[in-house]
Amino acid sequence: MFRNITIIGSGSWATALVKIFSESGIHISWVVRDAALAEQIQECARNTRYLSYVDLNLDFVNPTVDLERAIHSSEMVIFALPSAYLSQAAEAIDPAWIVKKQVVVSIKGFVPGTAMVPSIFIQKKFGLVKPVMVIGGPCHAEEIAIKRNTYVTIAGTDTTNADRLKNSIQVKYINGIVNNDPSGVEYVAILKNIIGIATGIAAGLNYGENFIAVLVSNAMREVNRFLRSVNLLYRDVFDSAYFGDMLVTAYSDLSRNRTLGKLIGRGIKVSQALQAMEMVAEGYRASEELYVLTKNSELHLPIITSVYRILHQHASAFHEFKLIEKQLR
Ligand SMILES: NC(=O)c1ccc[n+]([C@@H]2O[C@H](COP(=O)([O-])OP(=O)(O)OC[C@H]3O[C@@H](n4cnc5c(N)ncnc54)[C@H](O)[C@@H]3O)[C@@H](O)[C@H]2O)c1
Repeated sequence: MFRNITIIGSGSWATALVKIFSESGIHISWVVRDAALAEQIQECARNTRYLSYVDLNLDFVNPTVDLERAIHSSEMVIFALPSAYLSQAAEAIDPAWIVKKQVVVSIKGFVPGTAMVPSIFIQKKFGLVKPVMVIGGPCHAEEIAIKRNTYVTIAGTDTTNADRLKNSIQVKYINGIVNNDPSGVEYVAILKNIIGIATGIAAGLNYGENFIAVLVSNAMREVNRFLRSVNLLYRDVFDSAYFGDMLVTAYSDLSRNRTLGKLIGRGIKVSQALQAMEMVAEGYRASEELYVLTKNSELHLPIITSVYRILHQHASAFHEFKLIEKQLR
């Protein structure tokens, strides 16, 4: 069992992880964005900005902005902030502080400008001794906040360490599932955000459940094709880490990506829809990065490509979905 963990990030997901691990009796150094937030958390025993209704036990949670001290006092460091801010956060860390620690990432998106998934970026950036692990879905922070039964994926090439992390979670509403494909889990998390935008657009355009079920089945084929192109490791794509993570985003109204898609499907301009979102919908950037990564390949990704054209090339959602319709099977 891990006894001391640093969690970096102060949004909904970091807050949910702080809740899970502190309720498991693990001491958390919680590195938040600014001193004012650290003070507020100390005062209210809540994150006043995200999931503010969740009570935290300050006997186990120490909010701080002191990265060096936090990392020194921990066996494990978890990065849980949007992909857009990962490299900025990593810049503030001296590799010597972290090189021997067990590092975990729980981030759904490419690191901007690198075409790398977070686990590979972090492994390279710090030259870590131990392979990076990944905490994946399917999970919404909002459901963890109210203790709804949840299965999280704990992925690592060293499954003994992944088991150790799984066994460190001692709360009844969380079940860990160990997986040996950390980057595969991350790639699916990126692709499913794009698919979540697609199902949102379909709903916004007034397609019904019958159509969306076919859309999601076909999208899963695209995800599978992409996964096999990056890494031929044997995996069962019906594991909850893959198919489950996709469904939770494709169908849930808690999904920001689906919400973004819905606004666009209803005819709101992409730029305005992005502004209307209070939280980061990572599928927007991911669709562009994935397009750059795959445009010269032979991969057949019609749904993912249409989402890219709608988001980044001003293509009409209505017309793109007419094209998609013709390719579904
Ligand atoms: N929310 C979920 O249910 C969930 C579940 C699993 C994984 N994740 C992943 O966790 C990661 C974090 O997502 P989240 O839901 O906590 O995001 P969020 O939108 O709730 O939080 C945004 C976070 O970004 C920080 N931030 C905003 N601007 C910043 C800046 N300029 N520099 C540094 N930090 C800045 C905010 O302080 C906050 O910590 C994402 O990659 C997400 O995909 C989220």
